[in-house]
Formats: sequence, C-alpha cells, structure tokens
Amino acid sequence: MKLLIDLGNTRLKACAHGESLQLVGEIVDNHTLAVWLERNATSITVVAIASVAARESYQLVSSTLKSYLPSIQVFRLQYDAGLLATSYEFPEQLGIDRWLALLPFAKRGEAVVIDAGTACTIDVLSNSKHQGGYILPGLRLQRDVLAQQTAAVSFPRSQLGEVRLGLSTGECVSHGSLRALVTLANDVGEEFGQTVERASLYITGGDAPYFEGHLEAEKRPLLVFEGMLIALDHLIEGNK
Ligand SMILES: Nc1ncnc2c1ncn2[C@@H]1O[C@H](COP(=O)(O)OP(=O)(O)O)[C@@H](O)[C@H]1O
Ligand SMILES: CC(C)(COP(=O)(O)O)[C@@H](O)C(=O)NCCC(=O)O
Ligand SMILES: [K+]
Repeated sequence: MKLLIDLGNTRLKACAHGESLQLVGEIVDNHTLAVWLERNATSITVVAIASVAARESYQLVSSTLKSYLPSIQVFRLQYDAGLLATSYEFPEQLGIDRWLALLPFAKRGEAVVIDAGTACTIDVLSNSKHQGGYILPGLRLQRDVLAQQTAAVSFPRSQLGEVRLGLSTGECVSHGSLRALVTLANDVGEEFGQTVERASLYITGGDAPYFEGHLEAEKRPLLVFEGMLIALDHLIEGNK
C-alpha cells in the first residue's frame, strides 16, 4: 500500500492507495500520523510527501516516517517539467500542491483548477502547460486578517457558503470573501475554460464545499493526491 501525505499550511492530509485512493480521515497532523503508523506501518510499501508547509513541520513529519518506516523509501515530490511544464518564471517557486493538482489533466491539456485551502489558488492549464494563476487569501484567512487588523470588524464566526448582501458584520465579511473568490473563479473560467467541451473547472481544498451552488466546477477533493500518485509512479518507474 502506498501512503501519500499532503502537508498544507493548515493541516496534514493523508491518503492510502491499495486498490484505490482512500483518504485516511484519522490522520490530520503529525501526532495522528504517528498513531496511525503504529497500527498500519507494516502494510506500507512506499511513501510520497508533498509539502508547502514550514520546514520545521516537514522535518517533524519526516522524522516520524523515519522512525516508523525505517526501511521504506520516502519520496519528496518535486516539480518535473517532463511530466507537466509551467510558464512560471522560476518553476521551483511554484507550490508543489498547485502543480500536483494540475497533473491529472496533463494528458488532456486543458483545465482550470481552484484549490480553496489556507490560500485560494486558481491555476490555468492550457496547451498542456501551466500558464500561470492567482493566489489569494482563503476564506478563513480573509476573515481572520480583517478581524485582526480592524478595530470594529470583530464578529462571531458567521456561516460561510452565502454570497448575498451581508446584514451583519460577520455576514458582510464571509459573504464578501466568498463572492470575491467565486467571481474571480468564474471570470478565469470564462476566459480560459471555453476551449474544451466538458466542464473544465475543477475545485478542491478544505473550503471547496462552500463554493457549492455558486460555481459550476467539478468537485475533486483528492485532486492533489491524484497528482501525487502520477508523480510517484513516474519516480518509481524511473528508479527501476
Ligand atoms: N477539520 C478541519 N481542520 C481544519 N480546517 C478545515 C477542516 N475541515 C475543513 N476545513 C477548512 O479547510 C480549510 C483549509 O483547507 P486545506 O485544503 O486543508 O488547507 P491546506 O492545504 O492549506 O492545509 C480551512 O480554511 C477550513 O475552513
Ligand atoms: C499558494 C500556497 C501558499 C497554497 O498553499 P495551501 O493553501 O494549499 O496551504 C502554496 O502553494 C505555496 O506556498 N506556494 C508557493 C508560492 C507559489 O506557488 O508561487
Ligand atoms: K490552496
């Protein structure tokens, strides 16, 4: 069984791949990863990790893996232009999660991917190349920054998932940030998504459910993991 680890800025997520890709829901951070490995280490044959988190978080996870899986190969996934090229000025600066989320569409060559996580990223794949994208603060980050940096805008956690005019401070903030992201995603989709017939907008990330009903995008919660599997298989093939 392959173990895939996606280390984001908010949390750690893990998938196991035996027959199919399965999210391991119990794993949410380094501690729960260790608890899970305690019971499941013997079934793991290889590990892949993609990290955009701070170096210390990565090192913590890395040492957990070393202690529970001392003889198992751990691949840290990196950008590979041979699998999917980017137009980024400095490709090594492109977040690995963004590149991985586009990888499942590399063969098809066209897609617009929205990753609604800590940051909300929108990336365009066209002519089989990453053409560039946008990075914005995600829904939670927008709300937290407004609450921290303004004197009057402190509010209880208002429900996310609506875009209508807000009638309280909390609603104005949460509806406003969702509407801004939805509008941007639709705009990018309109500009770049018309080259293919099928829905070419895809959405992933922890906040993706809030976009439901506001955006015509296919939900692909495991998109980064789908990409990880492709990148990992390519590395394993190359190592043979
Ligand atoms: N159990 C959870 N823990 C933390 N965030 C969650 C959880 N469930 C949903 N979320 C939402 O997911 C967002 C983070 O998305 P995610 O894709 O996991 O981020 P990242 O990849 O940046 O770590 C948070 O802003 C939060 O609103
Ligand atoms: C844009 C991101 C912060 C998104 O991270 P996430 O919200 O998934 O935790 C991450 O992809 C990143 O650190 N990227 C490096 C900068 C770049 O992609 O240009
Ligand atoms: K993201």
